Amino acid sequence: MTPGIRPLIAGNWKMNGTSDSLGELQAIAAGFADASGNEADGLICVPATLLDRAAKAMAGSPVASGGQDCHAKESGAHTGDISAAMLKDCGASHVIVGHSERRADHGESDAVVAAKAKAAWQAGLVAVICIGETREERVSGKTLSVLSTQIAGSVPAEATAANTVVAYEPVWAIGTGLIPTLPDVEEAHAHIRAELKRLIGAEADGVRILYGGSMKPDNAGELLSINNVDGGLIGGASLKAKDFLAIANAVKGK
Ligand SMILES: O=C[C@H](O)COP(=O)(O)O
Repeated sequence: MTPGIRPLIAGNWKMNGTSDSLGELQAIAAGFADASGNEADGLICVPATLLDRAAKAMAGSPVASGGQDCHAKESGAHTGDISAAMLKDCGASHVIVGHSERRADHGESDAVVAAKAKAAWQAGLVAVICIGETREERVSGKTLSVLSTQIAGSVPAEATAANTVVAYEPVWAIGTGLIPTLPDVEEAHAHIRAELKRLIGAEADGVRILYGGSMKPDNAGELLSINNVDGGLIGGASLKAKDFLAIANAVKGK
């Protein structure tokens, strides 16, 4: 973690969850303050179909609701897409942009991700901008240069600590049970902080940099102990309140 930065424990439900899942959200909302010892903020990014009900289910708790993507435009002829203002209207405070699954499945470039981040800000949302290397890039020693390129292209220069969260998610660690070595996580997060400083100056000192990729209750403690790891973006282990709260518990005393 980074001294002076309040951690964010964020869940990404991806394409999971129906009305049957609202009980898990209520349990997360009810248990988060105790689990985290009031030492962290919480966020669950649900499918758009659940957002309105999620926001209501977690209202008044330390756990905010977010979307998983938004269109770069405010409105118009974009069948099936959802604008940042629509997410805001349903109770979102955050939106993930540039998740590797969006980059891979929908061909989203860094420029598209940057445009989506700006659209999020325009609507009054915090943009959670995702970056991370593939396995091939890791193996060939390109991780840091890939991160530099993604930051330069995906993080607009108007980013602030208040309007932006950066999530480092090695693509090869997502949903695989694999994580980088702890020194590799530390190196990546320090590099991201340095690149953000080059881009936005001292403002970068307050930006939350999350780690994502197979974060679980049994590895959250060691990951969250690393300098510049200011929380997590958790996929599979955010679907059950028990697991998500166990991860939130790992921030205590860090
Ligand atoms: O957005 C979340 C990440 O893709 C991590 O997913 P995971 O925790 O299931 O590996």
